Amino acid sequence: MRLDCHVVVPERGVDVAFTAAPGETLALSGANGVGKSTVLSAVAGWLRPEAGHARLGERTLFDEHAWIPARRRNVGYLAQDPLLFPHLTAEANVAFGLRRAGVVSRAERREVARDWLDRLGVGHLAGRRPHQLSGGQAQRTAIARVLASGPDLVLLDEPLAALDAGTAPQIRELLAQVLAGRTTVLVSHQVADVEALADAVTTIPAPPPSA
Ligand SMILES: Nc1ncnc2c1ncn2[C@@H]1O[C@H](COP(=O)(O)OP(=O)(O)OP(=O)(O)O)[C@@H](O)[C@H]1O
Repeated sequence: MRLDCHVVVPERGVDVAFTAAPGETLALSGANGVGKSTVLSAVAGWLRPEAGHARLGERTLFDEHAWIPARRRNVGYLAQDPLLFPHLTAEANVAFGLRRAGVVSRAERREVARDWLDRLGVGHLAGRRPHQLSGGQAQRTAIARVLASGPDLVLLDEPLAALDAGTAPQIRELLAQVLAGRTTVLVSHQVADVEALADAVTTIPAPPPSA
């Protein structure tokens, strides 16, 4: 689905517009503080901008009149520090969003969650709670959670930044596979991520220095 958005958050100095073509992975680049994370959280529905709009395919996620809450956007958002529910197992964390995505049967939710954990290479850890996972394993679980519900749009904020040099290339390769054909907006300072994952790059310019 095509994403067309304009996010205006004056108190953060953010006024950013861009479009992502259907199925494309668009990398948002720009210096620290220009508003990349702010844009993702607005499109995800975590932060309400003062003005602007976001349209995903035929749907309006927000504009000057409308505000669809995050849980009804069908947008998968991996925040910069994704939080897994500490009291739930990896499998239950991934299954959690599936009920809202309309998967009624509990058995089916478990199966889908297990399948995504397998795809991300952590199926054998499905019964562990987050504190029993390494950083890389938790990140794979968080990625599985984002993708399992079949989002119309995927938003990834520095998905590999917390991973060590040995783990990051593996997960980067996995992401390249699972993101193929899904409309995605990626924020990453890593050139390797952008080169491996992005079809296009939009650079957010730094705001002019204030007087
Ligand atoms: N929770 C917040 N409350 C108020 N201002 C914030 C908040 N988060 C970020 N900002 C400010 O909003 C502006 C945009 O920040 P944002 O995190 O979106 O930038 P970014 O491009 O993602 O930066 P980075 O590359 O460092 O992650 C910055 O000036 C920042 O200081």
